[in-house]
Amino acid sequence: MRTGDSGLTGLASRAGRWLGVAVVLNGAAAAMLVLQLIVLARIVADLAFQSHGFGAEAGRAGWLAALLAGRALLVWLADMAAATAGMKVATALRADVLAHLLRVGPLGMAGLGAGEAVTTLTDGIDALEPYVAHYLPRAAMMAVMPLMILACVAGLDGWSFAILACTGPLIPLFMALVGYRAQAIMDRQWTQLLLLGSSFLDFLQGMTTLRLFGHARQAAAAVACMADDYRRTTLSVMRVAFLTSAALEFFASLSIALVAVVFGARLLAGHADFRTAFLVLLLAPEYFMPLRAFSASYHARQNATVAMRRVAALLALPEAPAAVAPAEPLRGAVAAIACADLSAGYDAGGAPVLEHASCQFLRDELTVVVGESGAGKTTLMRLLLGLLAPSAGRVVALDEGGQAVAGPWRDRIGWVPQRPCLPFGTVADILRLGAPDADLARLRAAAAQADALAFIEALPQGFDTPVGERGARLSGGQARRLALTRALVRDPAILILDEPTADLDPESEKRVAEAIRHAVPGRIVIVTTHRQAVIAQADRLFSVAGGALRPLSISERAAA
Ligand SMILES: Nc1ncnc2c1ncn2[C@@H]1O[C@H](COP(=O)(O)OP(=O)(O)OP(=O)(O)O)[C@@H](O)[C@H]1O
Repeated sequence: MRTGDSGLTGLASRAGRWLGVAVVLNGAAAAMLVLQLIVLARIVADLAFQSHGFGAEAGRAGWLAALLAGRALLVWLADMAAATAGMKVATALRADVLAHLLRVGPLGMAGLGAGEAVTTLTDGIDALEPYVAHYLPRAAMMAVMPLMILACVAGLDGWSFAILACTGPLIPLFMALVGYRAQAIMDRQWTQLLLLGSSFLDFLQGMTTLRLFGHARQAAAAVACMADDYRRTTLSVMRVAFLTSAALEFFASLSIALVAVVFGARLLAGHADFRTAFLVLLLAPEYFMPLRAFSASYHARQNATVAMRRVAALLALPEAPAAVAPAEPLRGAVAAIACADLSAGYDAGGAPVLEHASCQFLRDELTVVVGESGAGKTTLMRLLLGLLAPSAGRVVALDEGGQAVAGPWRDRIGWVPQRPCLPFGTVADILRLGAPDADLARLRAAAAQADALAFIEALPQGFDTPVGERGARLSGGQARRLALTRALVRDPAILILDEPTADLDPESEKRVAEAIRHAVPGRIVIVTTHRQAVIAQADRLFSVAGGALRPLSISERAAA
């Protein structure tokens, strides 16, 4: 997806069929309007100047009513089609961006502000709907209807044609000039909205800390100040919108008045007939009508341009390497994972976090990786998970015979991060995140293995108990055991846990460590930790220090 207007052009082609239907229906409605005005002018002229009675005009009045009803129906259908096009484009784009962000992964999204992705996915994509549903059909009508009316007027009166043909193009020209200025204000408005969204989210998340440090008032004042800036910019946007409308109305009224004055003078001099004059005066306001409608939705295009830039920025985030999954199915069971001469870091050209690391993680073993804070343990886990691409070397899954396993072996990984995210929902919902089809028996078996069954059953509604975001109703140890259960429900061949006992009291730590031990048979289990309770369970130990990965003997265990 490209940025700016090209991105918007892409949107128009996405809207496709429904937008086409809307434009065709609007075109038909415009043709009906012209016919309607011709019939009306004829009726009025005949009643006024041909001394026809109302009865004589009944047939034409019937036509007029039919045209009115037909046009109303066409306009309604066109609006429905345009709204459907807008909805479909927004839904499809939202799904595309979400799918892309899933492929980008948490590491690629780390540089985004807290609320940026959320604001773009909600308000940003919402801003594209009016662009497709209103702006595009009206832009099409702006090309069709004035030309249709101009052709009609050209056949009726040369002077009126000249006036309309000269004044009409002034309006889009003026609007483009005003729009150029409005774009800068809208860019500022969007940046302020992002800042406001992110700051408000940060404020809510850090409320406890801010209160404890006595900074809650200052933080609230800062958010209020940002909200006020946003309000001011919104008012500037509206000012520009009103200015555009006022200019449009001025030019349109001037042009219609000119047509009326020129016709009036010729009528008085007897150089024009009433029916033609009346019809041209009926047609003249309709000539400007699409411009008015277009102007009313012009800000939709500017909103959409700004929003599309944000969407394009999200779509431009590079995908995590594992996201490009091998096409073929997994063949063979994974018996080991080998890291061969692995180097990796975060900044291109910067010092690598890991250099020439080689090791093997074996099935039926609990391998523990230790190292000081910042040494690179999480980085090693990210390489195993495929969230980070190595700058050199590779990670391969091996079968019993030591041959590389083809296919998407990373699908068989169960992952418990340092700070497990437990989204809103019941305990069962959270556990089924990676295995939507898992029945209650499977959930119970996994919970028993992770030593979580007793506390889950003690909750007021057991597996159906709702727990808040990040497990608000759970203790730290319970949340971690729940995260371990969630990983086990998938019955992973490889289980990776990053600091699974951090912040836990000795009793909870012991229980989680034992639960991990129970999960080892039949699996490759890899754990990073600083804690002795887990180190004591290890079959194999590695230490990360100074970018190097080296095995530790069991006698070095106590010092680890
Ligand atoms: N997303 C990132 N972008 C840039 N640098 C990073 C990123 N994540 C980690 N680092 C850097 O890489 C180095 C290793 O970090 P890593 O998280 O792997 O250490 P760790 O051993 O897991 O530490 P801890 O025990 O504190 O979790 C650190 O210097 C850290 O600043």
